[in-house]
Amino acid sequence: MLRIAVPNKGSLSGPAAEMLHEAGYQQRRESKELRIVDPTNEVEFFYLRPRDIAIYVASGQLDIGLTGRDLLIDSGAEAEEILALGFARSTFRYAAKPGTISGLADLAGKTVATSYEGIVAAHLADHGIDASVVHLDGAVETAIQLGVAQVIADVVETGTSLRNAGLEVAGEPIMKSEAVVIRRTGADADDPKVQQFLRRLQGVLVARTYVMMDYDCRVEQLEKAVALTPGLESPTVSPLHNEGWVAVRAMVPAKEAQRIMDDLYDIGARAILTTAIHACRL
Ligand SMILES: Nc1ncnc2c1ncn2[C@@H]1O[C@H](COP(=O)(O)OP(=O)(O)OP(=O)(O)O)[C@@H](O)[C@H]1O
Ligand SMILES: O=P(O)(O)OC[C@H]1O[C@H](OP(=O)(O)OP(=O)(O)O)[C@H](O)[C@@H]1O
Ligand SMILES: [Mg+2]
Repeated sequence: MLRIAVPNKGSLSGPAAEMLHEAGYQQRRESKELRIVDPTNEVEFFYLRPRDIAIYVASGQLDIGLTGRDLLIDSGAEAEEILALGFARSTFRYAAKPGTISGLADLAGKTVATSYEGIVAAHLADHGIDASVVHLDGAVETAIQLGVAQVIADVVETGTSLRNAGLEVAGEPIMKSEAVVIRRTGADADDPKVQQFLRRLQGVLVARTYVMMDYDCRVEQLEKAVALTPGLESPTVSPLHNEGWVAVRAMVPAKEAQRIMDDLYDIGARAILTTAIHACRL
């Protein structure tokens, strides 16, 4: 049975459960459940604090885990990223009162408050900057107003939290993060159960980013049409009863679907339809 760590709270927990559900796995019914077994898929899910997931996976007790890239790196645990999941996207940045920090060098001698001490200490050391780091569990934006630090290092998504605290970002982003699947460093890469799990999640990612497009076009326009809709391997082309016409079917990126439909219409394609993909194995 595959043993998988799933975030039990915070920004990662809802979207992670949703993705696993879309991939056909049973998920817990209430937020107090700590562990569930999905016997059909031979998987056991452990609902753990996001910050602890890399540590459990590195210990070898759990085969894989879903967590944030920033949390993985901050933990320093012997675990590695094997698939990026595209949700809980954020950057990790320094911030301070406007006009106080213009670049990294200005951090020297300052105190930086953060919940991600591992990332910050390593970043400061890499750049040879001597600054103190104070660990806070959360709401670090308030640390400056209350005099605990002159600088913070925190997760930034929309920037609303920084604006509300009267702060602005300082220097370049330290890293970009998103939800990721991790496993113990050096674990068996060919484990068929892990491979099947990853294929299912990849199927969800594809189903979320692509739509199926169908249309009819004149044979003379086929090459132009196929250039607009090359599909993942190659589009399916079937003859129509009306001579001189073909039906074409191809996957296209969902974000580009409307533009592609306009372009197809302009070259004479008709009956252009898009349909959602619910699941897929590439
Ligand atoms: N506002 C946000 N937008 C996108 N991702 C976020 C946001 N806040 C946190 N994250 C991401 O979520 C992960 C942190 O999860 P965690 O549950 O520890 O914190 P949280 O979502 O801030 O929850 P809480 O602080 O309430 O416990 C990190 O990977 C982080 O990058
Ligand atoms: O740029 P934004 O869209 O405002 O998002 C970033 C904020 O979201 C998270 O805070 P959360 O609400 O989880 O509180 P926390 O600081 O206690 O973790 C994060 O720690 C930032 O404070
Ligand atoms: Mg938080």
